[in-house]
Amino acid sequence: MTPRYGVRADEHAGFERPGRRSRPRTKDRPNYADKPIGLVIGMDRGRFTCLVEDADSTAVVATKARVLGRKGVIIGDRVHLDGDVSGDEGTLARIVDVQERTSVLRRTADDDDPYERPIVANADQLVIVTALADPPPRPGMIDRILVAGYDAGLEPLLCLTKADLASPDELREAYEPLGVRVVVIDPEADLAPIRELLTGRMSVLVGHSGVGKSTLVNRLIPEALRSTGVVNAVTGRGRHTSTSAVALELPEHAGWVIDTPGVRSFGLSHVKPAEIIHAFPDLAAQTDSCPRGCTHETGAVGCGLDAAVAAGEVSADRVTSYRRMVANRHDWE
Ligand SMILES: Nc1nc2c(ncn2[C@@H]2O[C@H](COP(=O)(O)OP(=O)(O)OP(=O)(O)O)[C@@H](O)[C@H]2O)c(=O)[nH]1
Ligand SMILES: [Zn+2]
Repeated sequence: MTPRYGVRADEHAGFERPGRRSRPRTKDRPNYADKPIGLVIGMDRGRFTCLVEDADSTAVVATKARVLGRKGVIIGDRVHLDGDVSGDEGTLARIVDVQERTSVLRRTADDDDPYERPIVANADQLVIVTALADPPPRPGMIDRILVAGYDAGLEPLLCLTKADLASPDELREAYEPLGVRVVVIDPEADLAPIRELLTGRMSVLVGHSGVGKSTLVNRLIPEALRSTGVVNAVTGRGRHTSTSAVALELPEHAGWVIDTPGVRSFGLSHVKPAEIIHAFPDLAAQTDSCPRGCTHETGAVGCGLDAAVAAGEVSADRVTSYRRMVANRHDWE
């Protein structure tokens, strides 16, 4: 075939840009299994910082290869890298494939936003950082993040900061019945309990701006340990103005924390109300007798949850908490 624009054809020579006709069929797709794997720990304007899973954990900067098409790459992704993976200054590798994700934390900008925005891949724990004062806690926001976490299959951990300013009791009483683990932090707090809860896990930290998330991350990960090369470049100042998250390794390879920029809203239009019940297995088990299409909300006629409470099968508190979460879904800011 004669290219219509010879110049353009030349321009793309050497690029991985198979034309429509030459695009390999699925079964002929190149196999990237032998390419080095990297963990995506930072991203900035189309450049991804990846830690190669080799003995030195080389930090490599990479771009998305054409073969990826519109496939997105997010923090926490494990990707196959091609090209220059030396990590030497000025070099650029290419991300040629994204491994299947074990989890995806998404949010929508608000509840009317039809676009899901995946923010973090492969995490297994969601740490909701909430100040007990200054700024005051917003249970609606906590509930919202909990739903997003349950939806993504992440285990929630409520981290209450600034305990020197206000008591954690009320929030503890509200969330522990939901099965949410709670950890309390103040400036003098011993961090051993939270370190233990973070060990061996990939934890996403979310919370409103000003709750003390950076303070906590800096205490957990002393400067010396994250002042290396590219990693530092992505964790440096100005991070809060970025829209992207960043993954940081805990000392002694104890696990990863993914710091996300202060979230103002946590839209949940991608979460179907009927699915929220599945985040509460003990309650879901009591809904078999519900009428078809039961919303399980307060006042739902014939709802099995009311029967279960009456029969002492589940605690009224827990049902109330669940219903609050569903009811608030529409007016969470
Ligand atoms: N009293 C008290 N103040 C704290 C505590 N932790 C953090 N702060 C203060 O709260 C303010 C906000 O803390 P940051 O760590 O910057 O909060 P952040 O959540 O990272 O906020 P963004 O960077 O905007 O996302 C700072 O002035 C901290 O010194 C705490 O446990 N107690
Ligand atoms: Zn029901």
